Amino acid sequence: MKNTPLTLAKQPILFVINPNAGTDRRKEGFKDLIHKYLDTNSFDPHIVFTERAKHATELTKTYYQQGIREFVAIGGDGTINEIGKELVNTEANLSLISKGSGNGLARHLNLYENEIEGIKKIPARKPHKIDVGLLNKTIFLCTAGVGFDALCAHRFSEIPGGRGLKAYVRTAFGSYRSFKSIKLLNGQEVFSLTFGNAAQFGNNAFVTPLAEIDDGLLDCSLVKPHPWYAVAKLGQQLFTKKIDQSVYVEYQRAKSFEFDFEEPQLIHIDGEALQQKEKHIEVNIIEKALSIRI
Ligand SMILES: Nc1ncnc2c1ncn2[C@@H]1O[C@H](COP(=O)(O)OP(=O)(O)OP(=O)(O)O)[C@@H](O)[C@H]1O
Repeated sequence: MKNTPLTLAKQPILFVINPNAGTDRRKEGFKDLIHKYLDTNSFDPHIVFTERAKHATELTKTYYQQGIREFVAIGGDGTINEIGKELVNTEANLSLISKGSGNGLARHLNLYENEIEGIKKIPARKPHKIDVGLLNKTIFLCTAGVGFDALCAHRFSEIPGGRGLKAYVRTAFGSYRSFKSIKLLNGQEVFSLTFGNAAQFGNNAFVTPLAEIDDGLLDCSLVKPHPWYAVAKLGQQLFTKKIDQSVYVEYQRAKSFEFDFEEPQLIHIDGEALQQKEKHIEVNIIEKALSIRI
């Protein structure tokens, strides 16, 4: 009997590219890179560009309904969030190619690398389930928070065409001068309150340095109001994974947190600002909920 060669169907894979992420706006070139460096014997690539905020979520939903189970985010934490939240508790896998300003999740997972390497390595990387966080029921994958960080996220989003590390640094310095601490209902003043599923905001700023992404816990870093002369040391501790040791920081690890503020707060979810209507902040975890190729 004659052996017929076995032909395995190629797996469809969707690349979602955010042209607005990071500083490199010339992302049209990704089409050529994907066709050149992806293992097209195994994968059949489909490539889409986002046209506006939240579009990545719509695209992910549509293509998931059409049967796609492999997704690639090309952008930063905001883009990954928009795609990832649609894939929570599904059988789909997400791969990351870093093209954002901070790239916190990719850095945490050691996936922060050159885009060609990222495309080539997709088939070799194994799906791994990570936890996801919820702040007032909104999903975050990396960090979410209230106070100074949320103000920075808000101001950052308003800079016309200006993303990237330099824009972050300028925004943080500019916001520090005008920022007034926020108040909990019990009277405690807070400079910033960050919940970390991952250890960093991005750019190796380790705001929740003890966070592990698959341990069933979220980390909470509460920075208290501090004198101006403490800023340099806090900054140094932020970038050397020691902020939990600061005298101005209360650090906790748990499955859930609740805080009541005097006023409804501006929050950030993976670096994107969002105004809350409630004064209550509730943070929860969904364990091992999203499959990322690592
Ligand atoms: N075509 C588009 N035009 C304008 N904004 C877009 C477009 N597509 C997506 N967006 C928005 O761009 C924002 C920024 O994306 P993203 O967070 O990925 O990049 P970044 O902020 O530069 O990186 P990081 O979050 O890692 O610092 C997201 O809020 C997303 O909703």
